[in-house]
Amino acid sequence: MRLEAVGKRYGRGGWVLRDVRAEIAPGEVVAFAGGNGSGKSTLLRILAGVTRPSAGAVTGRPAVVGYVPDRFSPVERLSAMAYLTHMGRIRGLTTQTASARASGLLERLALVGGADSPLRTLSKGNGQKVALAQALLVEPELLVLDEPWSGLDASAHGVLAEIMGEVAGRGGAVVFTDHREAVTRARASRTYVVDGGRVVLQGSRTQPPLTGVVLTGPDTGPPPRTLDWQTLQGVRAVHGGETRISLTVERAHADALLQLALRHGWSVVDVTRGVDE
Ligand SMILES: Nc1ncnc2c1ncn2[C@@H]1O[C@H](COP(=O)(O)OP(=O)(O)OP(=O)(O)O)[C@@H](O)[C@H]1O
Repeated sequence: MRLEAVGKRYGRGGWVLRDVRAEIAPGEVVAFAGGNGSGKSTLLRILAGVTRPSAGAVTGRPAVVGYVPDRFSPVERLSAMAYLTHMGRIRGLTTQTASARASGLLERLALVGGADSPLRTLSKGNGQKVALAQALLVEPELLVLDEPWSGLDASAHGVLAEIMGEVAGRGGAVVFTDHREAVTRARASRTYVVDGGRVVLQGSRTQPPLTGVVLTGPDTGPPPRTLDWQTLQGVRAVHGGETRISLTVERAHADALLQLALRHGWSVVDVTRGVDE
């Protein structure tokens, strides 16, 4: 997929985006970083096909696009399940497949006690989970996520990272925005910086060496303290729960992670150098 000299202005206002050139390949995770008001959301809406560019062209957009906007605040009386089943039907699924897919996704994202409550009563984070489930009802060939980490709790952070990896692993493209450089650097294979309407490629990274770490709680004594693993530097994947956890971490950050884990009462079960993501 390619953006060719894309520009955007709203009505007669100034140009929000100018001469944007970018490329997104299948199986790639691409980040757009930038400050508030820099034009990231506008750009993602153009990528998703929700907004038309005022100049230039978008070519090669895949047919199945999943889009999670930066805000999802429906005033719906529908429950999360009813909404997702309805959206699944619009996307061509049978009622049965749509509701099975919706309940699997809500369970995986751990929507707490809300599957049957009206959407308008959901918290921001739970609303975000419904928005994400909606984008995944049909396996997307392009997944567009606007500030996807905001509002999600720590365990959902891990699930979201897994989902992004799965979509890319199947050959889909994933595009997301975040204003934190550490997040874009850790998660994306290519980062563009959006600034003053211009979009500049910051850099592609080749895959750094990775280490697998398995941790457990101690046999005796107090349980280990919970850490927000996903946000620690260099952490690529997190599996497991409160007493046993396995992590994939960039080798350069493995020692620091192990020291932190030990300080928080975790025991090291296994360290494997040279694992795949
Ligand atoms: N529908 C609209 N009509 C008019 N102006 C708009 C509209 N949507 C966005 N803008 C303007 O376009 C500019 C870029 O906004 P955008 O939401 O794309 O930025 P952003 O980088 O996503 O910001 P944030 O990080 O705060 O979400 C802003 O000046 C904003 O006011």
